[in-house]
Amino acid sequence: MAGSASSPEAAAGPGPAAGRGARTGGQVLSVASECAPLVKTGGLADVVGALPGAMAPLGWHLRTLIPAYRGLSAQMDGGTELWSDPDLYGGPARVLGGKMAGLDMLLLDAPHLFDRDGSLYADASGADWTDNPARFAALSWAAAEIARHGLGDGWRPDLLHAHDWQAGFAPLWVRGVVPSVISIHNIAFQGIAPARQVEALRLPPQDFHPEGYEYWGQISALKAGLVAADALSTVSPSYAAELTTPEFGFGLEGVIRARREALTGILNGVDETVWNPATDPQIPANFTADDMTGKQVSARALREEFGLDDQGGPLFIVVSRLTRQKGLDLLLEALPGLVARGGQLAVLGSGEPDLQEGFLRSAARHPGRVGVRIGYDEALSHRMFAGGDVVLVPSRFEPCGLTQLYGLAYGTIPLVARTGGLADTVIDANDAAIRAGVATGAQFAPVTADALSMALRRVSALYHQPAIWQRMMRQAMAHPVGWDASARDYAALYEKLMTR
Ligand SMILES: Nc1ncnc2c1ncn2[C@@H]1O[C@H](COP(=O)(O)OP(=O)(O)O[C@H]2O[C@H](CO)[C@@H](O)[C@H](O)[C@H]2O)[C@@H](O)[C@H]1O
Repeated sequence: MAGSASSPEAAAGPGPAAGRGARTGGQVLSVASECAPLVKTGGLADVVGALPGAMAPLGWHLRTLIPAYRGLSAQMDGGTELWSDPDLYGGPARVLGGKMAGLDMLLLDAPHLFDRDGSLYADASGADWTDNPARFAALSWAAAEIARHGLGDGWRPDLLHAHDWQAGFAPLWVRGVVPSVISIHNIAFQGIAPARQVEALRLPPQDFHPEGYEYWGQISALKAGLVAADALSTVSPSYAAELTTPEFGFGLEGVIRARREALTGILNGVDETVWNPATDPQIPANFTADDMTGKQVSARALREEFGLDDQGGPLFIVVSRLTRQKGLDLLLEALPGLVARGGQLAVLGSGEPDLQEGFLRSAARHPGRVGVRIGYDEALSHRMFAGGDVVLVPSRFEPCGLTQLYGLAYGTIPLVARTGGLADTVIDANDAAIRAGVATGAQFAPVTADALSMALRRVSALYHQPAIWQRMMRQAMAHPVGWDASARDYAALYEKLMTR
């Protein structure tokens, strides 16, 4: 197999895997539509951006292929052209390789597909680009070509790691070339295209059937990946199990059930060089579990920034896309009770117009109690995690979730729906957990406004018992949220794929 240039001294790590005499480490082509800190609309970007750094110490070298959206290639210092195609879905394209933000990036420069105003997936009016299937088929096609023929610098991946529907066709096109894994970050988006595009998307017509990439008479990019990849992964063990059910599978539960032997759930980690209250340069004052003075300073600053009075109740925060997935309509219902008990709420997010308006209306109705910022603001999100008492994540489904992990790291107690990765990362403060001294947050179920209201009341009561609350904060901050364990799990998965 080509290209195993990654540092052998970093390989393996201790443990039985090394004893098998198997090779450890290799070259991976990671393919996605976003990658933090370069382009991000959500948690997918965080994970794609963090994986290379997490996997490098285990001997896996990842190169990350994303589209060169408008302005992106200009940010690459001295990029080298490593691949080109005179006609990639209707225009010339090339792949530029170079370092960006410390990452080994490959940018798919195809101006006819990606050099546009608007967002990654939609035009300025918010409507999805009508050629999204072709745009991301092109991304997957370029990935497959790289796997097949290598890049101009002689590099060829040993395996391909596709993320979400935008990379869904890649596993189909690399079958028999290199092993592949597809990770599901959000199954609600599936990359559906009309059947008449089979040829235009360069799909093998013989695979247009229910056991292939056909989905109720249409083309599904995600299904293509789920059917063709050698392994499937998603971002928590609980969500992996949930995906096999109609409630969570979004119509693909049968496909996933059929492949459950190939599916694993591996929790996301957070980048602890960015999310660490002891060193975070973006917060008013640093703090540690042993000296929380900086958290109090940050809380005062946050109340001031959002115009909130200190009512003696906890300061709740939300940092989220404002969508139904995130259950924020339930929070709007439960809000009057929260405020009546002396709580305050600071919200940062953007998304569905009715939710945006709902939060703006409640801010107007509860001055000094509810503050809202509509928009996307990474620096403000850090200040919120530093200053908040409780982070709310009432999601209807949540593959993993990252904000509850930031909350743990910053001693901002997560109150979460008992679903997916939220259930796997937060230890509910029930009596047993409090007595055992292991509670790190609160969970609620079922995911309804009533259950959320009860959980809000329970958390407020705990907040007013300082001995318990402080202990929970310490436990939260001691909870490991980094990548170590998950990187080992991905390494084991990659290893298994290589030795198939
Ligand atoms: N207005 C705003 N300003 C600043 N920052 C904002 C913001 N709105 C959101 N963010 C940030 O965006 C990220 C969101 O990540 P999540 O994992 O919570 O959800 P998302 O649904 O996008 O990801 C999907 O993919 C990820 C990755 O696998 C899974 O964890 C998750 O469950 C799944 O739904 C976080 O880093 C958050 O801080």
